[in-house]
Parts: sequence; structure tokens; C-alpha cells
Amino acid sequence: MKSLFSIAEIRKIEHSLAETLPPGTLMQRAGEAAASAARAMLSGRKILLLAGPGNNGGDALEAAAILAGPDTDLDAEVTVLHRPGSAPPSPETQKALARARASKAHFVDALPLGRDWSLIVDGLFGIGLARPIEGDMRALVEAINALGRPVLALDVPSGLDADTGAVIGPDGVAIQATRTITFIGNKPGLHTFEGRDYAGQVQVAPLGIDPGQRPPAGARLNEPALFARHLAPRRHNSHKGSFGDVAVIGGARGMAGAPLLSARAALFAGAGRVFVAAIEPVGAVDFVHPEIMLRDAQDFDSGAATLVMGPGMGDSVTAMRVLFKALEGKAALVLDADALNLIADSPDLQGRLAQREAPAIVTPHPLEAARLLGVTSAVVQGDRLAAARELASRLHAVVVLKGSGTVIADADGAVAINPTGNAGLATAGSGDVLAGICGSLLAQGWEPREAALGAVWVHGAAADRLVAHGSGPIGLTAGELPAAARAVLNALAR
Ligand SMILES: NC(=O)C1=CN([C@@H]2O[C@H](COP(=O)(O)OP(=O)(O)OC[C@H]3O[C@@H](n4cnc5c(N)ncnc54)[C@H](O)[C@@H]3O)[C@@H](O)[C@H]2O)[C@@H](O)CC1
Ligand SMILES: [K+]
Repeated sequence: MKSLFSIAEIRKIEHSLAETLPPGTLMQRAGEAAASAARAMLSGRKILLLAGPGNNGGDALEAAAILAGPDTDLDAEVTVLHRPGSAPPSPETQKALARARASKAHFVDALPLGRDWSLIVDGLFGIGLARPIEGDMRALVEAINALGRPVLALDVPSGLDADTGAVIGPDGVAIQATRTITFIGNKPGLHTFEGRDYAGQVQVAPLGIDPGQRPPAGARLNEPALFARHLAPRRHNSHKGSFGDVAVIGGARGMAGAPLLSARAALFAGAGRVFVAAIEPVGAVDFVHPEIMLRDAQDFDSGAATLVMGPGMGDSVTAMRVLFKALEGKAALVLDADALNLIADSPDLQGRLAQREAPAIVTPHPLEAARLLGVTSAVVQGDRLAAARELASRLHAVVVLKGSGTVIADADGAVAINPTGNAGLATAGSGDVLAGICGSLLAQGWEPREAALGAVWVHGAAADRLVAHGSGPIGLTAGELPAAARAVLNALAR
């Protein structure tokens, strides 16, 4: 299981380990792990280590002591920029400082001129950063980022909140890392919101701690193991009725594309039969995918179909009426886009959704989530995990909070962050495709939480596959996603 530990959870683990391990052990191990990660990244001879006032700085000093120590076979010039604080450092950091001072590392007080560093190691701040980086430190972070050299961040890129993935601000700065080696356990903030951009590739150094020794984490990374039980090979003796019906309800005037994209995605993700029930008639047939059956939402009997509501649905009286009817009924629901905005405007509809027994997945982007919660999107983005958890508990639904590092939360408080996907998904219609895949997996009998995890993973992996083949991120179109998602699903099923 790919656990994600909050800062509070990591601190707890540290405290319980401190009772059994000799003092300084964890910092020594962190320094060793950092030194080998630095060696693996190094192409050249000049290493600059930044050591801040706390134990994160201690890790960097330990690494410097190893890289420039008497036992090293590394032919490199090691420079340490040490920025002590006003308070005395911890005993283990003092020891690390003494070891680094006794090594061949060259200590400096200010960033030396020149930009030819082969590698910069960021040990300014870790999980102890308590306020925005300001003054001299801010100038240092900006200068390091401006150098554009490879950066290895220790534990967390300095300036980033390891819980939320937000740069600690307002108007904060953070180190832009190429790679982050994070200690004891992985952390949510490295994988969502701004985290993916600042942390780069993330590597976990458990510091010799057996995963079994750690208490369960409050969050995890999404991975196929979380939904793979639904990917059993299909039986030969199956028919279209075996794979469920999906009806996409949406398509106000001028918005016919949204439900069609959703319906295509549902089809390519394996639903048996797919309908579009349009608010405004979209025509008699989808000539690209004649398999999709086009109906009029006003008099459509959805039977036992899973309903995907919202793509291009608008806020007309008809839209409101079909939404109301769906919330009254027993169908499994995926609620997206305009359906979410209508629900956000109506406490009555919110109450009805929360009280339903049938499965529901809601797929807001941050602004839609903000409207549903009655806050700003900055508040949602400031703590995406908390926002998704809160919404899931209020609406009694599985919540898919979209954005870099999509967060999937259910009403029981379980939360996962999705690692697949890329900036190519920031394109019109990509959310419609995601909603269609969610509906398709629900219709095929997946449990709601697993349908959401599976859909988000596959949707992101489809975009990654398109990028790997040169069809993005620039110019990736939502219409290309369904076929790529099909390929991903079949590869997983094999
Ligand atoms: N405690 C442990 O057992 C271990 C800790 N480790 C390292 O220790 C780190 C946590 O250490 P700390 O708790 O000392 O915290 P940090 O090293 O992250 O930073 C805290 C220090 O920075 C100062 N500070 C906080 N915000 C500031 C700001 N905006 N501007 C200027 N100064 C600021 C604080 O006064 C304190 O001196 C982890 O991220 C990890 O790298 C590792 O060595 C593994 C073991
Ligand atoms: K750091």
C-alpha cells in the first residue's frame, strides 16, 4: 500500500522511534540516504548543499559530512551554505555540523557567484516550516530557482506544505526541485496542488523503518491494486446486458459535444449500452459513434441505467426537472459540471443527495467544490484533502476533486491522491470524459469508491499514454482520451 503520512503522523512515528533508537540515528540515516540520492543524480563535480536552521539542515550537514568525508571516493567539490537560526540547533544537528566542519566540505555564508553547480541539495526547511519564507531566505530561494540547476530536495522542497501541497504564503516561495527524497514515509503535499510541480520525482527513504512498524496513514496514493479486483477477464458467455447501461444527461443548446464526449468515454470504458438523453435535441444519430443512442431528456425512461448528469446540461427549468427526478430515483449517479452548480444553489437538492441510498460519485473541479462548500476556490486549493473529505461527508457521496493530484474521498473519510495524468488534461471536455468513465465502471458493477479510483487512474494514464506517443501535453484533445483509456483498461485487465 502506498501510504501518505501527514506531518502530525510523521512526528508521531519519530517520537515513538526516538524511544528505541540511539539519539541522532534517524538523522544519520537521512544523511546517508540523501548522500546516495545526490550521488545518483550527480553529473559533474560541484555540489552545493543548503543547510537551514533546523533538523532539515542537519540532514544536509550529515550528507555533506559523508560526501566530503574521509571515507568518500567521490571526486567532487562540496560546498555548504549554512544558515543557522537564532535558536541553538538540536543536539543531533550540532553533531552533524561538527562532522561536516571536520570534513573537506567548504563552508560559505552567502550564495557564491557562478551558476555551474552540478547539483544543489536543498536542506533549508522540512516539515518544521512554520511561516512563509521571508527576507534573506526568500532571496536565497529565488536565487536558487533562477539558477535552473538540478535540485535534490530533502524531505520536502523548502517552502512547500507537506500536508497540502500549497506553497506556504500568502505570496510565498518554495524551492523548485528536480527530485525529492522524503524520509520515513511519503507525504500528501508532494502529490497534489502545487506539490507535483515543486517536488519533481519523489523517492521515499524509509530510514530502516519497517512499513509494518508505522501506524496506518490517513491517506494513500491511488494505484491499480486499489481497484484491480474489478478487472477480471470477461467471460465468453457474456452479452451487452452484462456490462450495464449508462445514460448521459446533458447537452443544453450549443453544448451537445459535452454529453457526446461523456457517452463515448462510457462506451470505450466498456459499458454495454450507452444513451445520451439531451436537454435540447442533438439530432438523430452520432455519426462518429452510431452505437450511442440519442434520446430526449424530457421523456426519457432511464430504466436501470447509471446516470451521468451534468455535461453541458445548463441551468434551464428542464435541467432542474431532470436533476430533481434523478435525485428522487434509485439510479446510481455521477454528478458533474452543471448538475453540481444546480445542487450548490439549492440546499434542498443537497439534502436530497445526502439522504439517497444509491451510489453517487461527484466530480467537482475546485471552483465547483468551492460553490458546494460555500467557500472560495483558494480555500479549497489551500487544503484539497480536507475539502474533499468535508464534501464527501456532507453529500454522502464519493468525491473526486479534480486538479493536479486529483483527490478521491469517500464519506467514511478514506482519501487517496491520484498520481497519473499531466497538464494535457487541462483542456475542454476532459472532465466530461472522466465523468463518462466513472459512470461506465459504476454501470459495470464496480463499487463507487473503486469506480472513482479506477476512473481517475485510467483517465490520467490515458493522458500519459497520449503524451508518451507525442499527442500532448500541447494540443491533447478530450476526444482522444476515450480510445487511450480503453487501451489502458485492457492493459490493466491483462
Ligand atoms: N525529528 C526527527 O527525528 C527527524 C527529522 N528529520 C528532518 O528534520 C526535519 C524537521 O526538522 P525541524 O522540526 O527541525 O524543522 P525544519 O528543519 O523543517 O525547520 C525548523 C526550523 O526552521 C525555523 N523556521 C520555521 N519556519 C521558518 C521561516 N519561515 N523562516 C525562518 N525560519 C523558520 C524554525 O524556527 C526551526 O529552527 C524533517 O523535515 C527532516 O528533514 C530527519 O532527520 C529524520 C528524523
Ligand atoms: K528541504
